[in-house]
Amino acid sequence: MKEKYVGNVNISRILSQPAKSSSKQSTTKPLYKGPTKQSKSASKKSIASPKSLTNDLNLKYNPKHSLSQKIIKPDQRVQSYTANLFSNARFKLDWSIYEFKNLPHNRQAEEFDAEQDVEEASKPQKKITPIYDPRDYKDLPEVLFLGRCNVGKSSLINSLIDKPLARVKRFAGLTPCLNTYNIGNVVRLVDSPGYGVKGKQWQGELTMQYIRERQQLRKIYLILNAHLGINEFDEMILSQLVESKISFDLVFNKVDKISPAQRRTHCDQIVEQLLKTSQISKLMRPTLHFVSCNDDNTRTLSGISDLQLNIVLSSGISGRFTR
Ligand SMILES: Nc1nc2c(ncn2[C@@H]2O[C@H](COP(=O)(O)OP(=O)(O)OP(=O)(O)O)[C@@H](O)[C@H]2O)c(=O)[nH]1
Ligand SMILES: [Mg+2]
Repeated sequence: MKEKYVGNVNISRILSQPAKSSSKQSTTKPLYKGPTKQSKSASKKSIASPKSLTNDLNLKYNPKHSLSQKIIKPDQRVQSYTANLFSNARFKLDWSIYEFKNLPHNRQAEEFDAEQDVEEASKPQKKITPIYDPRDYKDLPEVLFLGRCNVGKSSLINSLIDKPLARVKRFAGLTPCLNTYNIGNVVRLVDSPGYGVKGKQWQGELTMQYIRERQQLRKIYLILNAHLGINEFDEMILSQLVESKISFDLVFNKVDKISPAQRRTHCDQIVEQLLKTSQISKLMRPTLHFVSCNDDNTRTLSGISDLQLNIVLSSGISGRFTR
């Protein structure tokens, strides 16, 4: 059996049961599946209005970056800058990288040959587009989206920029390499291959090397599935991130998949379990975000606007307003 990607841990032993179907969500059993039954009156009481898809969760777990926060409102200038950046800036795919050494800035312009790199890497022989000319390279802060296969990393990038730039599919294991999107020439969003049942060893090594060595990396967003909860692969990655003292936030995606009546209780229980059982309890206070990439909801109501603000603040590009 081939080795799988869970960071740089070889988990082929754990994964002795192959996935039953590639068209489904990860088949690994979630550690927590959410509340089972609720009394009629309890569920009636907690029915959330459509407006509060994620707002109340973000307000509870991440008040600092919540736009719904009434007391410590984020700086108005940073808010307008963020809204403007993600609505009006030019977005483009800067590069797709199969080997760490091929990242621009990591070597000289004349040495760069993206096509040859793909061959060398003996990875799926897909053509890389566009081939980035390192002479155009501009040093920008980068933020990385990490998460198990199919959790919605690429969808989240598309939701953040409100454009279908990253490829999204119902089946797991679509994003094969590190895809880097340039947002208005001020920040880069890095999409990564998913870990878990469809992840491959070399993808794990590539991503972990990027995390360890990429100097431009400002923040990692570890995407988790709010509906299915946290599984053993998430736990393994969490342990690695905690132990390596890398700064990261947790983003719970697919909140829309939980019924409105159960949403708050379900998420509270996931967070409780996470804080109790995982390595994350070693951290002072992890920052949690709740989002949905479902098209039916506006970006503010889906937690996307809050996350945009967090990216701007974390990558340091808001410095000119906050100084
Ligand atoms: N309901 C719902 N579906 C979502 C959400 N986010 C993503 N999806 C769906 O989940 C599936 C996987 O999304 P991707 O964005 O391709 O996931 P990924 O993490 O990039 O997957 P890999 O690249 O394979 O690791 C797609 O069918 C998306 O439409 C969400 O917030 N809600
Ligand atoms: Mg993807």
